Amino acid sequence: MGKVKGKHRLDKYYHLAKEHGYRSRASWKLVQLDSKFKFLHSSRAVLDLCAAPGGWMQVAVERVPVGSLVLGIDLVRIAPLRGAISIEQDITKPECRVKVKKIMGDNGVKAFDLVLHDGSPNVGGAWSQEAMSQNALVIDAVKLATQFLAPKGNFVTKVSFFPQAIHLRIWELLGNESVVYSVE
Ligand SMILES: C[S@@+](CC[C@H](N)C(=O)[O-])C[C@H]1O[C@@H](n2cnc3c(N)ncnc32)[C@H](O)[C@@H]1O
Repeated sequence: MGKVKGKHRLDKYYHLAKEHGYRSRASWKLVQLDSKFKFLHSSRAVLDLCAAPGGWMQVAVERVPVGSLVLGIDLVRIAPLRGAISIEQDITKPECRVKVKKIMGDNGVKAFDLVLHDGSPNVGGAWSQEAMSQNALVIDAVKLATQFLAPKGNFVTKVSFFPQAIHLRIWELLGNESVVYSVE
């Protein structure tokens, strides 16, 4: 597992992820969400936005039907993972959409059943700046999801700041069937 900074360093999710051989502590968030909402077992095509080092991709590969497409995208390289494809791209850029379309075509996929997003912009600086950048990235991810999601598909995102406010915007873009759920 990669380096974990600050207060998360030795918490139970760090240890659980390590025990299961997951690449990130964040993997446990997806395990919790999928155990509650059960969206992975029926997803034949999964797009994981901001996916490095690949912990959510590992959970997805374990739980989707055999032969499904799991595609992870990040600004930084994701080490190869059996059963998944990864690309180095900025999810906010049009070139990223072009690449995704190409991979969909190559794999005979018309739309994704599930789009995941766990992005954290590397901005640093003031708390307010971090909150704004994080939420801007969520909106970029939702917009990308609207382009690639199948009808009735699922979109799962991390929202670290002002979840109610961002939820309203997600409702506008994706419809009001979405739910807000908190994990530690
Ligand atoms: C918390 S990590 C994701 C952890 C991942 N879900 C896992 O379980 O391994 C956040 C990621 O967001 C990525 N990121 C931030 N901005 C991005 C962007 N514009 N395009 C693609 N990836 C981005 C970062 O490079 C970082 O790897």
